[in-house]
Amino acid sequence: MAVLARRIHSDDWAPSGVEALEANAMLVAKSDDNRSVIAGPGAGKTELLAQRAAFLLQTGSAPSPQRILAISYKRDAATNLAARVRQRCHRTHAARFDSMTFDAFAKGLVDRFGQVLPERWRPRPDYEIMWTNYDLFSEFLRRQVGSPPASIGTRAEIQAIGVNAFERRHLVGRPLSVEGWVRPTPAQWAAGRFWQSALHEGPKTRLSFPMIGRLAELLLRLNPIAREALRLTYSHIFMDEFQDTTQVQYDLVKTIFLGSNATITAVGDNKQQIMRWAMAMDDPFAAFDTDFAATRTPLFNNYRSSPELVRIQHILAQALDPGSVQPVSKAKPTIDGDSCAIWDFATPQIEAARLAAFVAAEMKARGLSPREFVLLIRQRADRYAAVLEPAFKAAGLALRNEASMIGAVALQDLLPDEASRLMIGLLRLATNPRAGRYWSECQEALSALRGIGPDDEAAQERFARALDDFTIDLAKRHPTPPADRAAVVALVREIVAFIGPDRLLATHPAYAQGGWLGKVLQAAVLHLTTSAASAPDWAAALDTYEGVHAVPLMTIHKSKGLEYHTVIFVGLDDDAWSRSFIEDQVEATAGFFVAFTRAKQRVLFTYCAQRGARVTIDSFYQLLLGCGVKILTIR
Ligand SMILES: Nc1ncnc2c1ncn2[C@@H]1O[C@H](COP(=O)(O)OP(=O)(O)OP(=O)(O)O)[C@@H](O)[C@H]1O
Repeated sequence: MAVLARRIHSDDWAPSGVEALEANAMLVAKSDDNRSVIAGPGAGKTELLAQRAAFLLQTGSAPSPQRILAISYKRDAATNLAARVRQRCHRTHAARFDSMTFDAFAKGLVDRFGQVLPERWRPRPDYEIMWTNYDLFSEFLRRQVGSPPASIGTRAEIQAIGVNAFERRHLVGRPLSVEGWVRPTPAQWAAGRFWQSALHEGPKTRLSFPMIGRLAELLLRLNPIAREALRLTYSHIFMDEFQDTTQVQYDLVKTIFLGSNATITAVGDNKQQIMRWAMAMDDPFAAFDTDFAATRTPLFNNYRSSPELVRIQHILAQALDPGSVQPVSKAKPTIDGDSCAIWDFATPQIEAARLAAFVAAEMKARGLSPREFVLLIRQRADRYAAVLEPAFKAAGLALRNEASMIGAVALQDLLPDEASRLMIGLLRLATNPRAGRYWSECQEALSALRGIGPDDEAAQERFARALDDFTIDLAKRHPTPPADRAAVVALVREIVAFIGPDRLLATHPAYAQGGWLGKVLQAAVLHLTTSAASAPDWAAALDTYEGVHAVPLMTIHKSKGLEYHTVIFVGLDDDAWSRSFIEDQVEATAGFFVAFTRAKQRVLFTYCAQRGARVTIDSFYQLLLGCGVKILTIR
């Protein structure tokens, strides 16, 4: 795809990489007002943001030196969007597109400006990230916090605070007040004690990301110069997966950009709201439309799924939102037979063997790669992988549990990690004679890390020579994959020295916290050691590292935003679902909907009575049966 650096007139602008945008998507891409786009799965919401970035940058509607800020909920969504913009725009344009997670955005603000917070709220500079959970808050409320002063309340009142509500409602429920809580209720007193102990007691300050979000909001509220700097930097703001926005995140955006000249585009799908447990707001779109006078613009197409799957999706969607409109499928059906079925098995072993045989046969018949299939599970991936992996191996296929831990890092987090990707990119470039794609990726990413501007042609050329020298030398000295862990450690050290650990730390602040870079590199060493162990050559070792030839097994949460030819949902039963179903039926149904809508052509559900009944989640079965989906007994 040829991408141009010269400016295009807005009347002449056309989307690139896709044939066309539907009329409303085109309106939003070119709009100059705040917009909220609520559209179903596969409607091209992320694609729309990438196209809008291209429009704004290519036509000069986001004038240099101003930038576009895209904030996503998850790291892989942020990486995915940045990659789409790089594909569609010239690098001088893409360099003005900042894509990051909310957490990274808020943390960057606290790292830069946190020391000017009033003393009560000021973290110590080398603060650590605190990972909170039910047990931590329960221990705090039930044991550590003790009794409040008599003027505030009693110990019994503290003991009566619900653990689940403590964080959401009291600790980070509202914007912080400079003086703290003046006449606190017992719950506010406990929240105040939690804050003060996290900030000022113990060897280091320890903050959770929601707490960091609240501090970021406070410091921008108190510091008009910092707020103005952000307003001048960013002319346009994008928010993807907006349905998952928390009150903390929303308040931060509001404090910075409400009343500014920045134009905000928020896209998402209420029916895919699966982060309510992580404090997502009830209806962030309604708040956004009101506060920012945003124009709501729906989309009507589905570019991902076949017409038959879209028909079923629509019935599921109505269970979540009776007013939802049936989208128009723009994807061609490519399979014969049922697009969706429920397969009943007598035992998990028979299930594993039949699924492996099915995937092997489908790959052969349709020329599909293993990564066009996914096995989704609700939770406890290890338990399923223990039975499924050997069966897939027996069928000549690799199945990989991408939720498994490699040292301190989950495999599904290691693979998209910047340091790991750069390392694999450099190895591919050094060891593959046809590595054109890796050359441009490495050149682009590494020169950006070195602060070489895309327009500085002389410096770009000098760096290109350094990159060639390094990779030619690397290939000479390592013609075959390393034989043992010591050799991998030496190799990774060499590559990281070329990338520059200080540059990584300076560009990605999250690496500095809690020794994250060290953990990622240790995981990369472990994973490369096992990937290289039985590989005949470099290509095979790197393919194994990236899982190119393996069918992925992952949780529904991890599958969000992704798409596959065939989705196999293993274990549609009470054992996997009843807890989440009883806790929050809407969120459980949204999770079910997310899993279903990842498929382009086919969805299979499996059931095995040995694992659990299907009584609590009967409504899922009734929904599917109501769509005409059949239950088949497979022997
Ligand atoms: N205008 C378009 N023309 C053709 N294909 C498109 C178009 N827009 C998006 N697509 C393709 O459709 C698929 C879904 O797009 P995208 O991921 O942007 O959807 P989404 O609305 O963000 O989906 P979800 O909410 O389900 O994650 C992708 O494969 C994308 O490349």
